Amino acid sequence: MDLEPIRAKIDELDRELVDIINRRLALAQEIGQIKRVTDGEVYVPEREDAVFRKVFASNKGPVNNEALRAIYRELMSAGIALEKPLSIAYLGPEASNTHAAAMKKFGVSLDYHAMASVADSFAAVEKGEADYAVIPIENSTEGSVREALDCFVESDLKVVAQLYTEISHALISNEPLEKITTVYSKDQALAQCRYWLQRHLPQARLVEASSTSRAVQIAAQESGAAAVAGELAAQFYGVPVVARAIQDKADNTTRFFILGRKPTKPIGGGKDVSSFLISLGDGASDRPGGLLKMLMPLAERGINLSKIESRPSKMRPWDYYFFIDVSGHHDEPEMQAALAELRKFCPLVKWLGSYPAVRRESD
Ligand SMILES: O=C(O)C(=O)C[C@]1(C(=O)O)C=C[C@@H](O)C=C1
Repeated sequence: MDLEPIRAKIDELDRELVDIINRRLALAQEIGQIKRVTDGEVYVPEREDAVFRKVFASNKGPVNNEALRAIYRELMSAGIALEKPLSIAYLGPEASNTHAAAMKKFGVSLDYHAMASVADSFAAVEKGEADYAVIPIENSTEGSVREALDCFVESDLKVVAQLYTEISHALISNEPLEKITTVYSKDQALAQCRYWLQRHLPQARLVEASSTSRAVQIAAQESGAAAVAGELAAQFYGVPVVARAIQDKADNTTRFFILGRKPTKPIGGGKDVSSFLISLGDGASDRPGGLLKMLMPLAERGINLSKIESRPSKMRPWDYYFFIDVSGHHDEPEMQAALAELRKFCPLVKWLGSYPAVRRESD
């Protein structure tokens, strides 16, 4: 049983692979030069979606699509960096769940900038200090990130892509479980571990922090303190993991939005999803049939509603903004017709973005 001849074949393939990778990157560089002249966007989510689909369709195994996606993510990340070193803002500090999500979306070759809040992440892109921002938007256990929804009211940024990723939380502390008196984390993360914390730390004080990684920084300094955060943050800040996978739902998943300044072009064939912010105006959300009237122009055209969320408008008590996700792209004729009808009676119909509908890493 000699491994060497097989390893020699692997060495030979690696030489070919490096050559192919460099040929691919040289083409990305060529595209970059054209984009510089034409002022084209460097990150093109709809093209990346098409690349992933073609790659998966040609895959005969044994590699699975999730692994292929990770490999291609890094190939495209290296390509983007050669075109233009993009800067990505995320809810920090380093090693937060949003940081991990941003790296999963954009790979290791780009520049990442930690922001103190979701609102600061919006502002960084609005002011041109960052090219894109990655923000958490909703969680499968805890629902919408309200702070993120509220930022869309004032902002003209567009949602250009999305990412769904499973989130596993750990209890992180320098203390053993029986000495923990305070647990810090982002409100959403504490809520995702509510029953575990009640069962194992019924006496502990739960205190909100601006992010999971910020909670680890605090827990590292304070006696009797712990944080709920990802294991990445424990490693990054050198604080021990006391208990792993403490989220109440094993398949706890968070959806992240990628925000940019220019909209994503359509893919077509039902592979796009669009987000809108709608106001019925003048207290109409409080009147019978108001919501039904808002949904009819979409339903009549077979435009599928996958999410609806209301938030207080903060203009008047009991007046709401509705955040909706629907199938299809903003520029499609059916969508345009539905929007024209909605605008007849809704004072605010704001397009937040259209982007690839992909939900799972293996899709
Ligand atoms: O096709 C492009 O526009 C490219 O820049 C190339 C490429 C790729 O590596 O395939 C890289 C980045 C874009 O986000 C999409 C695709």
